[in-house]
Amino acid sequence: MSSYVYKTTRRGVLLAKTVSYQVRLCSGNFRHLEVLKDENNVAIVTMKRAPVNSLNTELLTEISSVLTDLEETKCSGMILTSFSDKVFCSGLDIYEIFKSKPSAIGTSFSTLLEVFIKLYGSTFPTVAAITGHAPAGGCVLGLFCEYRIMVQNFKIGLNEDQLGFNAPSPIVKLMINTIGHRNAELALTSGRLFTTSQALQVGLVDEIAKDRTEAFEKADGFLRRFEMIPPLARNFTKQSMRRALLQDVTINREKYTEGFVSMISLHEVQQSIAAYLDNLKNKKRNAH
Ligand SMILES: CCCCC/C=C\CCC/C=C/CC(=O)SCCNC(=O)CCNC(=O)[C@H](O)C(C)(C)COP(=O)(O)OP(=O)(O)OC[C@H]1O[C@@H](n2cnc3c(N)ncnc32)[C@H](O)[C@@H]1OP(=O)(O)O
Repeated sequence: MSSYVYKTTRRGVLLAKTVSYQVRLCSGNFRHLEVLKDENNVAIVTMKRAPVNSLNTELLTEISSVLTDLEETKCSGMILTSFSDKVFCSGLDIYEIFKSKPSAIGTSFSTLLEVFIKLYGSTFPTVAAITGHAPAGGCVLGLFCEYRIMVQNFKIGLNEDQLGFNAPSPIVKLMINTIGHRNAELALTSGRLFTTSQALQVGLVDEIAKDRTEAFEKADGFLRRFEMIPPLARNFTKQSMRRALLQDVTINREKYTEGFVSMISLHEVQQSIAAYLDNLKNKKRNAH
């Protein structure tokens, strides 16, 4: 099968149609991820759960497991991206939270929190190359990284309120930390999805790219900023900036999970999700 893969070199990232050069991570056999490492120990983690990379427990578990690998193998940086040129990640798998058992909803959310703890708290620098839309949990995944580069003409944001439920408080804090209180309040209360350029304006993303190749070049450029910075110092600073939120989620993981499950299980919320899904299907029908 011929698929695009990414070659990273000391001087930059090249898009290539070859697999001969990469070193695959051998510690995991992943169904929904491709993990490649270059000679500088930079990992490119590509989500490939077609069609839209919705985050089910299996994909989240794989991401969590890769993050453990990357820590253990002292990876020097990570680029998180998508196989798709249209969707980075469509958020939590709606079918895992719609009409599902509380235990399944809880497992999915708790695994998302595990990914948060490992990705937000990673010792290595992280960058999201957002090659398409990133609503809800997709935006959340980008926010867990240190830097976001987004391809133009897509949408990103926390649209949970449109689905009938609110974003849990740690994610509200993360959004405030990223775009400020005023912008976060306005965005969250209306479930706003920003275009790529609007997202740049408020600081939700850090750079715009015209296409995937440029997104990778810029991601590589971000990682190279740290070549001359002692990793230990960099990591101490990162951890000190992130400690409060990390501790909160680590200590209260169960409480947040229970809160999310109770909220999602409410009859009104399930009705809103059903209406949202109908709307999604109608949009698709009308587009054809
Ligand atoms: C600080 C610590 C924080 C810790 C974390 C705390 C809190 C985090 C809270 C996070 C909560 C998140 C909730 C969610 O993420 S719910 C999901 C919300 N997602 C969305 O609203 C996106 C919905 N999808 C879309 O808008 C579009 O599909 C699209 C992504 C823009 C792509 O559009 P398009 O390319 O046109 O594709 P289709 O619309 O035709 O979709 C194809 C196919 O995929 C199905 N699908 C789409 N999204 C999802 C999804 N999220 N889950 C499951 N399935 C999805 C869609 O139904 C189509 O299926 P069919 O082909 O069978 O019709």
